[in-house]
Amino acid sequence: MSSDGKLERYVSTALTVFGTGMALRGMLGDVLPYEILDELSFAALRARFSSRDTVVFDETEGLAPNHLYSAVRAYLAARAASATGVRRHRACRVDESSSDVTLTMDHGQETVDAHDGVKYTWRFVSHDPASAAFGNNPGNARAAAAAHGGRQHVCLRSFELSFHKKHKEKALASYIPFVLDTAKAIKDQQRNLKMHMIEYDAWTAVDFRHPSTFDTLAMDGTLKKSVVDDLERFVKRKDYYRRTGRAWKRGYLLYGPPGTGKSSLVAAMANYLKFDIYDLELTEVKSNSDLRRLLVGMGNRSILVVEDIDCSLDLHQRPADQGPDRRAPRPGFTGDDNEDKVTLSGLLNFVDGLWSTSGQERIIVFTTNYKERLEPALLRPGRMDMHIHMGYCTPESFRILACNYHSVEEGHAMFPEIEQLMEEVPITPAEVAEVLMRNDGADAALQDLVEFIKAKRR
Ligand SMILES: Nc1ncnc2c1ncn2[C@@H]1O[C@H](COP(=O)(O)OP(=O)(O)OP(=O)(O)O)[C@@H](O)[C@H]1O
Ligand SMILES: [Mg+2]
Repeated sequence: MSSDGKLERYVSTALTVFGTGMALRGMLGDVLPYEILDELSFAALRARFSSRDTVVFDETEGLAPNHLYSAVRAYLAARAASATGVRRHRACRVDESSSDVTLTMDHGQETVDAHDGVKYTWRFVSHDPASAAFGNNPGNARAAAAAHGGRQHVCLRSFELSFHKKHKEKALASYIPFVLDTAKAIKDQQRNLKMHMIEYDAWTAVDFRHPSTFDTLAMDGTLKKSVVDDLERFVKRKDYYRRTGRAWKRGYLLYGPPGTGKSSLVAAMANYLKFDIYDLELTEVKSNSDLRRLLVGMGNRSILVVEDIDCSLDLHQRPADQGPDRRAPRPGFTGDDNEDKVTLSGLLNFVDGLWSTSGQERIIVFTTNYKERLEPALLRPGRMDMHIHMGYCTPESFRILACNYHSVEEGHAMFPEIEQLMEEVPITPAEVAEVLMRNDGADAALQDLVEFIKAKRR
């Protein structure tokens, strides 16, 4: 076929599209302003002859916000600092309570991203239907707002992603999912974690800034890895939980002597997953209906923690003359199977019922110093998914602490002596941490630790 023939075909197709466009324009001219029609016909023509495909992410879907749009915005904002081509930025805040300003593109700006050998162009478009309808005169825009019953007109914003049409499959199957995953990771990273506590029968939130992470946590390496793997598996299994009709929840029972890192592990879990913590102080909950209200009021992606459950079960049997105790349960919170009283197993059933309908990922953690004191129902297989023992310091966990507090990474001449002493005298990570912290240099700290353990042995 001659190139003239090709050209003729293009021209005739162009005329058909153009002709259809004109006819449409005639029909729609009564309803839509001509400025918008011009833009539409031009976009249609451009799309018809371009070798590029475009995917549009509008800010809203009907009246609801479009989450894909905010994900793209977060993704592009994160790479704004390094992105080339964008000269004009918009400043915005990721979250109302944060003072961090992030940059995103301004109207009409473009930036090019590369992924898996393909170049993608992002363009930010904002379109004000009111000012387009009445020209670009602000007075006319005000008139437009007045014409809409005085309502402030709404700006339509979108991100347009364009790429060569031969890469459409890669864009849809690989690049866009990559952008969404990255955006999720960024948002999780930027989120300020909250710790919710019960105050006047309702949750009150404070910022949660516990420094504990799985790196700083002194515990058996294999156990640590199995906890991290379990958490990873849990968060990835949304479909599995949905398919099997189970509440998307995971339960952990942490047990061990005081000062062995149970609360630190909860904090490490929250920091790792970027989940909020809800500290359920059972003694603050008066009734089943209060408990239901509190559980329903929890946000998703959160950890419900019930600390010192042995106390909740045990101390209610204290004689009254021992006086009030922070940990003593109020009347009604006992280990008995009384129908209007809440047991821990009852709490778990309750949680199953309430959470199975929400379909959101939640974790429940019980901590105790005395596993053997717990009601057997709670220890039955399947009640709590994982029982995690936090124990006294071992050579392995001691080395982690020495590294945390004094950056002793390669070992130290005093390690063998200390590790030998630890075999003889049980010492908690909290005690080791305390001694290491009160000294400035590594040598002094380790010497102090030797003295401390020897004194304890005596
Ligand atoms: N395994 C550990 N790894 C790192 N630091 C630890 C560990 N255990 C204890 N610590 C240090 O000791 C402090 C107290 O530990 P934590 O509150 O986590 O212990 P716990 O087991 O929850 O104790 P309790 O049973 O009294 O609630 C922590 O803030 C931390 O500094
Ligand atoms: Mg604790």
